[in-house]
Amino acid sequence: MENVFVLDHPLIQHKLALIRDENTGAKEFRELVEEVAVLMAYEATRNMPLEESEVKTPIGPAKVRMLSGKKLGIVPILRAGLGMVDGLLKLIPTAKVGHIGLYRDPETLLPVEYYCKLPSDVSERELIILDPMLATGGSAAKAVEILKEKGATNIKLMCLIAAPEGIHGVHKDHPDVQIYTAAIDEKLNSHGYIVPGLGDAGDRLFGTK
Ligand SMILES: O=P(O)(O)OC[C@H]1O[C@H](OP(=O)(O)OP(=O)(O)O)[C@H](O)[C@@H]1O
Ligand SMILES: O=c1cc[nH]c(=O)[nH]1
Ligand SMILES: [Mg+2]
Repeated sequence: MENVFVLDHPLIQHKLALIRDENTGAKEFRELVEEVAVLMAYEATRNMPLEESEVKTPIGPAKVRMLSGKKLGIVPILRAGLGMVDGLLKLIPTAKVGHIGLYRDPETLLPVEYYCKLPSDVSERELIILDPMLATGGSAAKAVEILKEKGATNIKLMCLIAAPEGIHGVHKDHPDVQIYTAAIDEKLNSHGYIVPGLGDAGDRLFGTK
């Protein structure tokens, strides 16, 4: 599948298994989601551009390669995307963070926007949208649309679990968006939940069941 990257590193897969387990409580769930986000960020930033530079070690000058100052932005979709933010910031502490508040209407399954605060230079940044669950794809596609309306052109999406419907839902209008996921599950159930998935990510993160 074009522009879809399944991150099958053993540590990611092991932690995802624990995240899925219904016996994993909120504290452990939060810790694991953050840990997986760190590992996924490591993989998803593989192609970041480097430039030649020089530093002085205690012994003498060394030619080194450093990130070429590309500006990054991370954009969690509230609420569940918040669980991945600190993981990304561990690896990319200078990234700016924008927030997009969306909830999915339980009847129509359509996203409803309730908040948006983005860095003022969002159009110049390489952006990574964060949301653990890509179900119908409505929320992610809406977030992409909001960012593109602000002029963003370089957008990635990082999730933990994607349904085939969600990948299609994003790529139908936004084939340029690279999707990084730890798993592609089987399908959606009649309530729009990913099967087997992990349940409701926001509720499991914040204990709001
Ligand atoms: O791909 P979709 O069909 O749009 O579904 C996925 C969305 O649903 C969940 O959010 P939810 O509406 O439960 O809000 P929450 O994060 O506040 O719990 C999830 O975190 C995604 O944002
Ligand atoms: O399976 C799903 C689908 C949407 N949102 C979730 O949190 N889980
Ligand atoms: Mg939820």
